[in-house]
Amino acid sequence: MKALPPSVSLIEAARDYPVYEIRHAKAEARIAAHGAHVMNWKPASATHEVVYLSPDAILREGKAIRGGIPICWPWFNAHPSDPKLPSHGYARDRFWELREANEDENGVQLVFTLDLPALNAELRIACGETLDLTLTTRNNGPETIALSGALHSYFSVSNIREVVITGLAESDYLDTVGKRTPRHQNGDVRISEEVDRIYHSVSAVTLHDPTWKRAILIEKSGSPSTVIWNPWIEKAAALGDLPDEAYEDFVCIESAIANESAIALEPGQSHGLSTRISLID
Ligand SMILES: O=P(O)(O)OC[C@H]1O[C@@H](O)[C@H](O)[C@@H](O)[C@@H]1O
Repeated sequence: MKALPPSVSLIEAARDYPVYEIRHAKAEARIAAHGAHVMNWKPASATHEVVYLSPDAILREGKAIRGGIPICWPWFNAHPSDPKLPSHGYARDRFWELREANEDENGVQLVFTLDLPALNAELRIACGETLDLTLTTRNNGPETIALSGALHSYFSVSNIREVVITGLAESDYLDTVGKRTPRHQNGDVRISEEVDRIYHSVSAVTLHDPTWKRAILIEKSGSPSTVIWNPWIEKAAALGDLPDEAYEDFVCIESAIANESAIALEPGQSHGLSTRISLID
């Protein structure tokens, strides 16, 4: 790869842990090579962080970063048939390769890749006033592969009890807290308990935060499922890389392909999973 553009510098956020730091007129961001993981992104117009990063996140090979935008690939959550395989796939626990880095007046564009024996992932990140992520999976093997995964975005909020998520009203969802139960969403989503839901929805959603006087629009494509997750009190306390009270500070809104909606990717075929995150008035 040719030299990094002027707005991008390579830092060691921890020992042997390279992170690309972006300081551009349109946005600031940090992206770890480990997981091709967006750790922070703050467009110039934002007064608060948009993406939430746990202050206790662990930066170490083989350990997923808590917060930011983990890439769950090539499956979502528990592997459908082998519980010994890592939750959310291999992508967030490995170093990806940076293939391209460019900038223009709108921001910075980075391309990362990761190869498995029969599958290739390419993540394109365009970071400016909006943040665009496109994950393209190509099946290079001889077998059809059931592809699931997610762009598992953590969003910073003033307080979880204050926010409203619009765009999912009247959708059906699978409630995965306790016994997995199909349910229907009446009205908009508000969070006052542990939430772990797979919405069957291709729609954009908006995260309204009246205290911070802002709304975040989350658009997507190639994604039949939207996952909403907040661990709430007990599960947050059980997570070693998240402060106990931090469940109040974020909500995950994930552009996903849940295992139940896995895509049958035939040999030679590709699939694109994208999200666009922007602040709206
Ligand atoms: O702790 P992890 O592996 O990062 O997963 C966090 C959460 O990720 C969400 O996407 C899942 O729906 C939850 O079930 C899971 O607990």
